[in-house]
Amino acid sequence: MSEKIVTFIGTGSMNGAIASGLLASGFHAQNVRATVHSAKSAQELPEKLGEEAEGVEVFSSEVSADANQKAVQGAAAVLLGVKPYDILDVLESLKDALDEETVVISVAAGVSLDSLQKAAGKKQPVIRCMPNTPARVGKGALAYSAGSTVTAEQRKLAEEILGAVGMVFQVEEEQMDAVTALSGSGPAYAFLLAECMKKAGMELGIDEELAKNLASTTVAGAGALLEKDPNPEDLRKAVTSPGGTTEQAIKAFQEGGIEELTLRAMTANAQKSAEMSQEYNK
Ligand SMILES: NC(=O)C1=CN([C@@H]2O[C@H](COP(=O)(O)OP(=O)(O)OC[C@H]3O[C@@H](n4cnc5c(N)ncnc54)[C@H](O)[C@@H]3O)[C@@H](O)[C@H]2O)C=CC1
Ligand SMILES: O=C(O)[C@@H]1CCC=N1
Repeated sequence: MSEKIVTFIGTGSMNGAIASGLLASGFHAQNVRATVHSAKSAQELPEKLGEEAEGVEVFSSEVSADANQKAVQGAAAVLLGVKPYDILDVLESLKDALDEETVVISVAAGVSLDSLQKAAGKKQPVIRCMPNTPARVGKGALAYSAGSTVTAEQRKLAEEILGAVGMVFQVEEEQMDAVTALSGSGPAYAFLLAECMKKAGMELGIDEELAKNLASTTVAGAGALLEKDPNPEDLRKAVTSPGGTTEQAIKAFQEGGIEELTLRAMTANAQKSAEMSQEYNK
């Protein structure tokens, strides 16, 4: 895999996280190309991708109208990371520049395999993926569905690229809205919890810097434990001494409706993903 060229089209928050994770995993920068829109973003990108990014070829679509077409030439895999409302136009504009063997991986929420396939041409191998930003540190959760023209070898390549930045799960496409609500957006929920814990700590008299560090270290530490033992209920129980302090907080969370609230939040997310499918798909 390391000799193959991987191109990132639209290297912002999500594709940038995958590119950084891939480079940090040892993938050679010389085999990575990345495009962004503005000249300014292009200038800033290498630093954002981290110290392993030296040698990555960066293109700006503002500077050169055919930047994306140039960047995909000869690539084994192309990861599309522009916004959902742009992705089909961008993909259509790449149609003539892509090799027929090039695996196209979209990370856009709410854009179906069918639409991607139509935009890319009916023979192009196309994959729909829902990653998440912990890919930046090799701890992503990446779910994907493959189009009907993807060969076993192309699927293997896609799994190698995605697997370099986290855990890869193959799913039925009909599960993608729910997957988006769970793992795609999920890091934001954990960060929101850390934000709320920080604010509450300050209300209880802890100064801001210490509250920020305690909240962040606690959520990160809990994540590290979950990585070793993916059973959140058991881990929660191990903190909760009968008659102790945690019990009081958990009771307040449960009485406040945390389960129903989480379901409501994730249902709204999945509905938005389904609405985007109606809105953007051609
Ligand atoms: N941010 C996240 O946590 C996740 C995002 N996604 C998906 O990733 C995609 C991108 O989202 P973000 O990274 O958050 O957005 P972003 O705004 O950070 O990144 C978009 C990038 O595309 C570039 N761009 C725009 N038009 C371009 C063009 N014509 N040619 C080349 N580059 C172009 C921009 O310069 C920017 O770098 C979306 O489709 C979203 O649904 C999926 C999972 C998680
Ligand atoms: O908020 C969004 O639409 C994207 C998709 C999943 C995470 N971020």
